[in-house]
Amino acid sequence: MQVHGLKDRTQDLRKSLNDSLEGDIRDFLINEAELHTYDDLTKVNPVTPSTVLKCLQARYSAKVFYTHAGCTLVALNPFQPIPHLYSLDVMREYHSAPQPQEFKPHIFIVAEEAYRNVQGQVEPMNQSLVVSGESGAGKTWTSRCLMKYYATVATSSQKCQDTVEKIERRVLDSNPVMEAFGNACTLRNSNSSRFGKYIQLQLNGSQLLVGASVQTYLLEKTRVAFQAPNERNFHIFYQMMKGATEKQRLEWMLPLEQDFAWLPHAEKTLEEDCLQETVEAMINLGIDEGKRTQIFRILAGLLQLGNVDFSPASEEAQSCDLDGHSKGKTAYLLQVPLDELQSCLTVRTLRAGKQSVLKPCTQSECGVRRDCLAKVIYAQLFDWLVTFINNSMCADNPTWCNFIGLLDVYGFECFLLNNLEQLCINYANEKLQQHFVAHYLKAQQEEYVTEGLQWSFIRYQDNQGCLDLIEGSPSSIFSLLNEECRLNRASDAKQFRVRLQKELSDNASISWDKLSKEPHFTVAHYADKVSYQIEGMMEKNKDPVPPEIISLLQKSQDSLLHSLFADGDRESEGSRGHSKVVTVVSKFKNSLESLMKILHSTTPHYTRCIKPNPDCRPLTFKKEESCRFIVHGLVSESRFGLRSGYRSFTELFQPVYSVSADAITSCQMCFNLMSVVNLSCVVQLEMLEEHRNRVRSQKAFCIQCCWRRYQTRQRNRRTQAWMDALAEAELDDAEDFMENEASSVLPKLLKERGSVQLFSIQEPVMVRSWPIGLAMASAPSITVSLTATGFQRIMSMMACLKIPFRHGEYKVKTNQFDQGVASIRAQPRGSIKMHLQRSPLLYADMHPVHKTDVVTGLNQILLERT
Ligand SMILES: Nc1ncnc2c1ncn2[C@@H]1O[C@H](COP(=O)(O)OP(=O)(O)OP(=O)(O)O)[C@@H](O)[C@H]1O
Repeated sequence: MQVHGLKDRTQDLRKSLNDSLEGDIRDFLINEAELHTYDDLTKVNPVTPSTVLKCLQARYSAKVFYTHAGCTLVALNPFQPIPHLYSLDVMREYHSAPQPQEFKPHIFIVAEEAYRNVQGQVEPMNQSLVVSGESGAGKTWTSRCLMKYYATVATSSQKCQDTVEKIERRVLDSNPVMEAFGNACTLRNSNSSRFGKYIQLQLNGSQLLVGASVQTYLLEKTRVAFQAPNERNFHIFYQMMKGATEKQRLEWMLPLEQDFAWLPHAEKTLEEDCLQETVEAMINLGIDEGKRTQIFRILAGLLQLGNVDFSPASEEAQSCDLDGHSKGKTAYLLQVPLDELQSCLTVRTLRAGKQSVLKPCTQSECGVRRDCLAKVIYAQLFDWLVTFINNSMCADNPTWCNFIGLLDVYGFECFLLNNLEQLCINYANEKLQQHFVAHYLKAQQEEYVTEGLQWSFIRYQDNQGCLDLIEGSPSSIFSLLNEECRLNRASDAKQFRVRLQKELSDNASISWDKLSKEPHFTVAHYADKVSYQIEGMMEKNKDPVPPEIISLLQKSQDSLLHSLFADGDRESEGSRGHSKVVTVVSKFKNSLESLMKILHSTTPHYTRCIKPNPDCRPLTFKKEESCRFIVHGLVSESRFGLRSGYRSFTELFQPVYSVSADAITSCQMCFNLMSVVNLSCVVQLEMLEEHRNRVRSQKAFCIQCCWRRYQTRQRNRRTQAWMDALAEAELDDAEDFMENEASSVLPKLLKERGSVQLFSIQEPVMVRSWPIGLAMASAPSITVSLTATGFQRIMSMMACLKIPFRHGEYKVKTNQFDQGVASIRAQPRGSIKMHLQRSPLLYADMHPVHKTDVVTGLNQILLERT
């Protein structure tokens, strides 16, 4: 019992010591209880992915959704409306504050800062607010908030109220219309924007909102004809199905009971399925009833087109038949001749010089042509709407002089299967990343110049290699894709992979998984590696439109549909000369280059939206899954944003560099610190931190050694005291025994401290210079049973021998017949298992302890009775 008690106490003590040590260290590094109070991630010490995540999580739990990360604002999506967070009062508060940046982090700080920059007329006066993040992170929500902010604060309270309000209304009304036509329910977000957009809010000389324009990028038009499992088509189709009046249903030929192949999950009701809101916004934007009727009729025509199926012809030379009633309804709604619709979908015209030959398409080719017809109509209609909205919102050129641009682009994407769409999206993100890095380095260097600091150019992680790989010349992924397109031959994924390998393997950003059977290539993006499948990529890049489709649409009696294709600016397959091929990647690259030009000419402000859980659950933060890409980005962005005054700089670094603080200014101390690290005035934070980490690590190791030495000493002392007590008790017991009962019957024990005479009736034994415990332990069992037995006997003996007891270090053999101790041997210590435990100190590794008081001999014999 005594032994167990001691063991328990020792364990408890060790546990509580470890706990408090870990706690102290954690508190020393970052005070977790205080984490949610850090409103800037640059204040978290150290700035690592894990501390950044912890801080964001702590803030999220405290329902604080915005945090600065140096020059970037981080917005965590609450996935539920937060009362009063975006109210008019809050907007006014931020707008009228002398120093809004001293308020709690909020998207309105970013908005106000950009607005004041325009007011301050500091070059560059035009501003860009870049909102990024993965799907469902809250980019569109954030953009809407920003638009509402400007529509509220950038208004005149006096004259011209009518016109100004009209513009603001239109700017805000552009959202529901664009979202109805460009957003859809996906697995990741029930209101996912399937296009990128840059909105310019135009301000006049008095910084009043007088107009706006919007530029869109890469609409996912394939969604019209193909919806991935559990995803839906664009919202507008469901709005029509659910919100049409009886009259409209007749007009659009949409009976309630009809099912549509391109309208999956129509039973699902979303708040976005509101036709009334879209129609009202269209009215406000000036889309009159006639145009609206045309638009909805065309969309209804597309739904009917989705129900058109093909049955193979009985003879090979014949074209496929179009099944069912839908073909007639499609032709009626699109106002095109039925026979021409039929032949355009089923027969291909092959041209050879001036000759042309008609060739029936296979059943699957017919399906591809049908889908192509739908995609080209929808994409053109979307572009028409964007142009209409622009015309409706635009200010007269002379009245606006500055703009604030809002960029809402798709975030970095990495799925199980990635193709051309992901390549373009990730390419756009690379471009933005490059812009971000270049902008902040430039800003920093300008600051050094103004401060009169000497500096040399800093090496930084640059993604130029990756951009060269994607868009560079003469050889890049884009150039090879385009070349494949120009060759106008059937594309083979395996051949293309070989070609990529031959041309681009010098670039370190591309690699190939040798085990993968599918032709693919892997690009090391700044955020992560992404593997792209090649199959289908070339075809997507060509995005061919059969000329028969264009000529069919040019014959439409619907004036809107006709106008969409009348001027022939949509190039069809046949009209393309071999030298003039406008591929998807070329178009995307050009539009992105124009965007980058605009961004470069403005002052950018970055907002990173974070999706805290993949299931869009309210107020749920899943550290492991959320923000995989973004957190790494944030860490570097936070580092870019680190600005430190002399005082805080010295506070941060002086303790670890042991620079004397005696009677010198903070500024002087900064220079001293620099000289310790042997760095010039302009240093990379990383180098300083690296050095600081090294010093900290050494110091942490030192503390650890001292602590462990102290712990060992304490433990030894306690064990020693316990052993002494045991030995003492043993001697006292023996003394009592001698004095009272045992003298007549049992062996006699004559004892003086330090030497013992042990007698038994049969066989007197004298053991000189042995402590009594040892004598007792090694005596025949009958004697020993009076004082101690078994394990306790061994313990007593060890205590008397003054051998420190440690479990497993000694092997004790007892004599088989008389139960006395036969030998004590130190266990062989030839092979030592070292348990390396991760230190709670971030900077130290646990080293095996150097024990000075342990038995070191190999199989050392401490006692042997023969
Ligand atoms: N600040 C916020 N407060 C409350 N809810 C929000 C907020 N931000 C986003 N949400 C919710 O999250 C949903 C997804 O946001 P949003 O559509 O803006 O994401 P996104 O980043 O634009 O996604 P995608 O790239 O797919 O378009 C919104 O529909 C809204 O319900």
